[in-house]
Amino acid sequence: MVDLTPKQQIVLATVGHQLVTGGPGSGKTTVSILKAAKIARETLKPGQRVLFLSFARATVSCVLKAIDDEQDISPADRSRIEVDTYHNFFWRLLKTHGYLVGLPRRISFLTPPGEAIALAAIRREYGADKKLDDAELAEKRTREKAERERLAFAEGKICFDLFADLVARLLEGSAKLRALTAITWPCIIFDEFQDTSAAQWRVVKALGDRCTLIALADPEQRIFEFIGADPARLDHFKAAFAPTFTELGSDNHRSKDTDILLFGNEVLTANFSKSEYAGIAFCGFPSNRNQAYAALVTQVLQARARLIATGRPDWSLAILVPTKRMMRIVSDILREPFGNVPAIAHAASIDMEGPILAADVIALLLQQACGADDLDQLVHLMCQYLRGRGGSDPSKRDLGDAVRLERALAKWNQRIAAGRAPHASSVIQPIAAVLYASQQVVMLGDPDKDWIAIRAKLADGECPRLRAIANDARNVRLLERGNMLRKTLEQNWRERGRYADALDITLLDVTEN
Ligand SMILES: Nc1ncnc2c1ncn2[C@@H]1O[C@H](COP(=O)(O)OP(=O)(O)OP(=O)(O)O)[C@@H](O)[C@H]1O
Repeated sequence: MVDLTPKQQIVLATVGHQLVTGGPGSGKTTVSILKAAKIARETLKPGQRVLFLSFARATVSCVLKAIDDEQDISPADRSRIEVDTYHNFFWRLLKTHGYLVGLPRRISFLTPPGEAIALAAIRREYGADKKLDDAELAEKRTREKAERERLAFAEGKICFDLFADLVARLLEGSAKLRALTAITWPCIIFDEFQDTSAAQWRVVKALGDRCTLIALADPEQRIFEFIGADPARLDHFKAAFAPTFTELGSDNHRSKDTDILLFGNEVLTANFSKSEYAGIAFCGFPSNRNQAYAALVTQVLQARARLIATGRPDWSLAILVPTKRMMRIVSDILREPFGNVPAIAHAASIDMEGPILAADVIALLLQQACGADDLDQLVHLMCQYLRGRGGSDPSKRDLGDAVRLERALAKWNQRIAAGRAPHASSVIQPIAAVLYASQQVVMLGDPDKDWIAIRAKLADGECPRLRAIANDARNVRLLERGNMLRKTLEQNWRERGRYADALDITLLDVTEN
């Protein structure tokens, strides 16, 4: 075990509500999991657990790993520390108790692309946020909220944005549920507490009625202010719970004896106090594209080699780029570096709506169902793509395009039903041509190749929207979903002799991630 600092020891020894603050690497997580283990060992009754909540799945994995690596935590204590994301914990409560606030018994999660599609009509009426005055923006938000509520209560489709609010209503309205929660989790640790939104804070307050709360926070690292994290949140916590307050301050055990933290903070303010920083190296790139990318690959490989040589299993290497386009270029280069350099494994973080919805279109065409409603389904998915690809800020043009496509399809179908040929100038013509071309593709049973063959038909066709979809679908691999998707499609091919369920597989893959 690390030698805990005197302040960390205070955290370990303190009973009751606590607020622990400190900068990056000051040891908040370390001491909190040791505290969790101590509680598990000394105070929990059979069946009870300590709950550790964090915002991101990546953090959950890191915390689980830190618990595994901590020699001083016995397997028995380990099994009584539960680590989860705020969202997943809220979802679990909603699934089991949501009916108490009037939700249907069966509820499902509405994915962000699904939410974008559902709210597209309202968003279309108002246009982009930046063009609205305060009153219009407030009205738009109120209508979006009302639609989310309607989807939740009438259709049982719950989107992320409602999770915390619904759980707050649940817990505030039921003393029994608060008691039940406290019986299961008598102590709850909140990571990154500075980032809790107003609704999440209501949940925390309700839980604190019966549970012991430990809030970990770095006031300097508030990153969710734009969605409601309040600078005064720590004061709210102090006022509500009078916790023991421990400041671990700027101790930095992670990158001791370096200026990395100082440099990071100064990058954010663009205000540099030194010409040299311990632990930081600068390297200029030639302005010529190819040389610049070659230099990037060389630097990445060298940095990776240095990290591997440290023997630490938990290293990571971040590459920051200024634009999405650049991210794809860099990702492409790392996948296929120059010469004989093998691919460099990496993950890119991109907005997911466009690629996910584009993947649905490709999946539909992979099915080669050759049914009567193929064209209707294809146009429907194209409209979903247009409505959802802009996320919470869809462009007017996309939304208008979706309506035009739907109208054109209706006309197309009317003419066919009346035994007449569709108009030669209909926007549906090039879509029908791509559909036909995709049905002629001879599938090989290799999802990678077949996927690319279908994507090429979209890219080569005359429909600009399908070309955009082909382009966005190139980003699917950046979502780190490629492997799972490929395996399931392979299995589908083996079992059915074709990709009969490609669309369901793609939809499921996206929902589960
Ligand atoms: N008292 C200590 N002495 C030496 N190393 C420590 C001490 N406390 C923590 N560490 C180590 O410092 C590193 C960072 O600690 P930890 O992850 O707990 O910090 P943190 O405050 O949670 O950071 P962040 O807010 O960035 O997640 C870990 O590798 C941990 O093992």
